Amino acid sequence: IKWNSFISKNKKNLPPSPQKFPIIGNMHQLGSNPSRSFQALSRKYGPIMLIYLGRKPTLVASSAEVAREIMKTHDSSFCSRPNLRVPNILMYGSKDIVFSPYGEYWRQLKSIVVVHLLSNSRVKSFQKVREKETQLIIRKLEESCGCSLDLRALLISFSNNLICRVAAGRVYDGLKLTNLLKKHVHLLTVFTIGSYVPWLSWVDQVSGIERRAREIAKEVDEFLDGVVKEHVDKYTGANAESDKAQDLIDILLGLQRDNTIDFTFHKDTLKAVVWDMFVGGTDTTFTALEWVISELIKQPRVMKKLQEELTEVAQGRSKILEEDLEKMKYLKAVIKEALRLHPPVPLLIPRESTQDIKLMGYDIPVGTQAIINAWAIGRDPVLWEDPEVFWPERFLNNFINYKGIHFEWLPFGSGRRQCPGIQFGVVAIELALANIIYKFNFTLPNGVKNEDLDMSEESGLTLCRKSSLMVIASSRT
Ligand code: HEM
Repeated sequence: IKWNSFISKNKKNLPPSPQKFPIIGNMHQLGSNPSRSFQALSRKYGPIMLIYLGRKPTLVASSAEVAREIMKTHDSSFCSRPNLRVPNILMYGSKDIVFSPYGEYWRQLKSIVVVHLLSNSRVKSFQKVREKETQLIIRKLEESCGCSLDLRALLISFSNNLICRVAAGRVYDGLKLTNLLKKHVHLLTVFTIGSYVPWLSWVDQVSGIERRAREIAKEVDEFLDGVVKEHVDKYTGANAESDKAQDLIDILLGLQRDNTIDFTFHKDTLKAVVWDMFVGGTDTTFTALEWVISELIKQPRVMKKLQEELTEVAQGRSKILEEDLEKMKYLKAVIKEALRLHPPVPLLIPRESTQDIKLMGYDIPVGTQAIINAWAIGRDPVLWEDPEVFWPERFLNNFINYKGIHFEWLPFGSGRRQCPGIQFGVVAIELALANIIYKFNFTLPNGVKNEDLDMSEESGLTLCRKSSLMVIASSRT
């Protein structure tokens, strides 16, 4: 009797769970596209579901209500990150912002990024860089007119060059850097059994994942060492530059030198933050642009309506300027609609609870990982009429904004861990998209009709198109 009453007193009320296997838990149910697999599972087990990745309890949120509970009501308990082996190796022992656990160190770093690196006024100060890089893609599209072109490659070089100029003041060997970023991001998403079943971590060593991560981390470190040295040299010696062109590394070094903040930047921290900007600002931006252009190609009605707005605002000028963007309500709606259907980071970045909590009546133990399925929430028929249809008009008459307070639309997350690069990313996407669509019409190679464009997805850290977007551009004028 004593034993039974002990058990019932300590019995936890856990959220519904699918059947799990020993050792691997529910890993076999993730499939090649986890956002879709979780959506399918949530139809059976509900919007709050507990699965096990190895031994790691993982809460999966598939409704706006559950997302609000995790990222608003219980944000302070759910704003750490899980300790994962490969990110640890790749990001200087998680000394960056994305992967560092919640605490004073992360708080200081995040506030430096929000106040000094990615504030509205700082983002505005990079207007010329954005305009220059946008005109570069326009020129390349002009040169390609009439021929088949890999638009993804162009958009990757746009987002790479943009972040290079903003973060480091100049463009570096494009292809080498693109490949390095690609390998780095790929490794961030590779599944390591040791992160979830600690006694199996030898498997990651035998499989060579950890060795590859160390090799890439070394390559990244050498690249960043060179970039930082270039910047340090600018301020020292006989040729010290007095006019300090302010890129993000200059700003960080300035903060370090002038003691303006109550935080000492170890060199690794500085490099980790700069690399966060590269990783955070590249794949997300080009993925969003590629999806939105794909949707426009597929939907001639929306494309025409957007081109009418652009033509009206431009008033015969040869390009769209940043000042024009405020007047473009339809452009903004088109981008929001594309981010609803294709959030570049579909499951956000996993969080971890730092204390036992009661969430929607369920007991959630400390150390539980939380995954928010922003992709499924954006397609929830309870929240969105005809959710699978690309219909930007739905964003013309609602108040959904980028602040992360509308839990039915979460492309940038919400709460303490929300993306600090929203303004940076959105203006770049708006300006590039406005100019591309203002100047060009697109058809598809090999006689494929625009309406038949394949929209299959490929899952990674970002959810991008399965195949590169190949187009034939023709000038509108
Ligand atoms: C379309 C563009 C972008 C999208 C869709 C996006 C999306 C996201 C998402 C979903 C998160 C996780 C939020 C959460 O856990 O609640 C995140 C975090 C983050 N993003 Fe972005 N992002 C974009 C652009 C950028 C840019 C341009 C930068 C920097 C230059 C950036 C830097 C970061 C950083 C540092 C974090 C980690 C924040 C933290 O853990 O406290 N992102 N982003």
